[in-house]
Parts: sequence; C-alpha cells; structure tokens
Amino acid sequence: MLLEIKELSVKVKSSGVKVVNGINLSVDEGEPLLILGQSGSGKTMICRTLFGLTNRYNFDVSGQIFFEGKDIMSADAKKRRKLYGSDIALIPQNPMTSFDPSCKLGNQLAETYRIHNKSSVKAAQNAVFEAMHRAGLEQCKAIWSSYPYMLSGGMLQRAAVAAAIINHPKLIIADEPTTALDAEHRIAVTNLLKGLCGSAAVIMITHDFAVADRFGGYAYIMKNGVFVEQGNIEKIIAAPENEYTKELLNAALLI
Ligand SMILES: Nc1ncnc2c1ncn2[C@@H]1O[C@H](COP(=O)(O)OP(=O)(O)OP(=O)(O)O)[C@@H](O)[C@H]1O
Repeated sequence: MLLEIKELSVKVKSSGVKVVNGINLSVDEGEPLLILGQSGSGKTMICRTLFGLTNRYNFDVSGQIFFEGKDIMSADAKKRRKLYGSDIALIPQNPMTSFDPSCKLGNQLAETYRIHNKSSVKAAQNAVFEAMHRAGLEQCKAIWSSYPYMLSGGMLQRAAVAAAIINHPKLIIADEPTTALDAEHRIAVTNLLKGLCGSAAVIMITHDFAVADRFGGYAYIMKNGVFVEQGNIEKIIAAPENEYTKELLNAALLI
C-alpha cells in the first residue's frame, strides 16, 4: 500500500461544518485512482490536507494519512518538506497560476529539481529536458526560455506535469488538471497522466465523467465531504447505484 487515508475529517472552525467527513481511501503503487464529485464536495480539501495546506487557525483536521506506512500528518515539517515535490507531487488545476509569471519556465523547473537534488546547472538542465520530453513537450530549448504567458494552456499544463515528474515521484495528485483546457487538450492531458501510471500512482481529482472514463481505475464518488459510492469506474458508469452518482452521470450526458 502506497497511500492510506484513515477517517480523515476537516472541520471549518468558524462554521463547525465538516467539509471532509471521516473518509477512508487507499492506493497501491503505480495504480490510477479517481475522486469524482461536484464543485464544493470536498475534493480539493483532501488534496490540501495531504499537502499540509489546511491552516490550523481555520480548520480542525483529524484522522491519519499514511505514505509508505508512515503517518505524514504527525511527521515534522522538515520530513514533510522532503516528501513534497519529490515522492509526492501535485499537478494543480490552473497551469496559468501555478508558475511564477516573471520567471522563465526552464529556471522554474530546474529549481524544482535542485531543491531536492544537489546537482550542477548542467545536470539540472538535463533533468528538465528529460521531464519535458516525458511530459510530451517538444522544442524543449524554446520552452526553457519562455515565460508562462508565452505558452498555450495545454502546453503549460504539460509543463506543470514536467514539474511534477522531474523528481520521479511515487505519487502524483492531479487536482482537476483538465478543467482549464479545451476538449482536445483535455484528452491529451488525461492520456498523458494515464501513461504515467505504472511508474507512479496517480490520483485524478475531477468532476468530469468523460475524463474519469478515459483515465480508468478505481473511483470514489464524493458528495458533501463523504464518499457515497466507490468501485471500478467502468462499472459505476455502466450501473451507478447511488442516486447522487446517477444525477452526476445524467448531468454529464446533458452537457
Ligand atoms: N477557506 C475556507 N473556509 C471555509 N470553507 C471553505 C474554505 N475552503 C473551502 N471551503 C469549503 O469546503 C468545501 C469543500 O471545498 P473544496 O474546494 O474541497 O471543493 P471541491 O470539491 O474541490 O470543489 P471544486 O471542484 O470547485 O474545486 C466547500 O463547501 C467550500 O466552500
């Protein structure tokens, strides 16, 4: 087992609302996993908790998150910093806001590599080109010298994938990575992430059943902070059991 989440809850202190309410989830090495649900169901909050991004002044977090058998929620900040960006990587929703607009992409990717590896500038550059290549980016030298605004949304999301895979993570969490993309790039980025499974476990967070269907694997359907249905995505799409899943599927067919 690579990742195991046990009885995870996140309560908003000001309102007392549990936006994540006692969820359990596990993922094995190299496996794809889906978390599906409408906007506001709590998908991103799981992600934020995994990365230690739930501010303790605003949220009460309880439960356990084990990565390779070790509880990362009780690990000290130094150990967690070592994990994030190396063994556990995030692909954020909007590539336009995930990079520093004032810094060339090559330098940003090289920095991601050098934070976790003591390396020469040349070795970092090679690692960047290799990651760009694996993320399906061509003309790596031109992209290295580009600022984020110079790339299309699809290319920039591939650059975000390159940043995520540059340190060969064991777990990639992709938080709605296709939402900001047009249909063609949605398919390409979904295929790209699917292709990374095997070398890494990939958790795909999405509200899009077409993306989920293409990605495949075991799926958790989330509503109001709880998982209302889980199982293989093909089976869920063919014969959803929960009313909410049926509503989501019907809505997807209407779009
Ligand atoms: N800083 C915050 N303070 C209070 N409530 C919050 C805060 N951030 C998120 N929430 C609430 O937590 C719930 C879950 O939000 P979350 O962002 O996890 O949803 P989501 O399923 O990822 O939606 P989306 O697909 O739109 O990203 C929502 O009801 C949201 O209003």
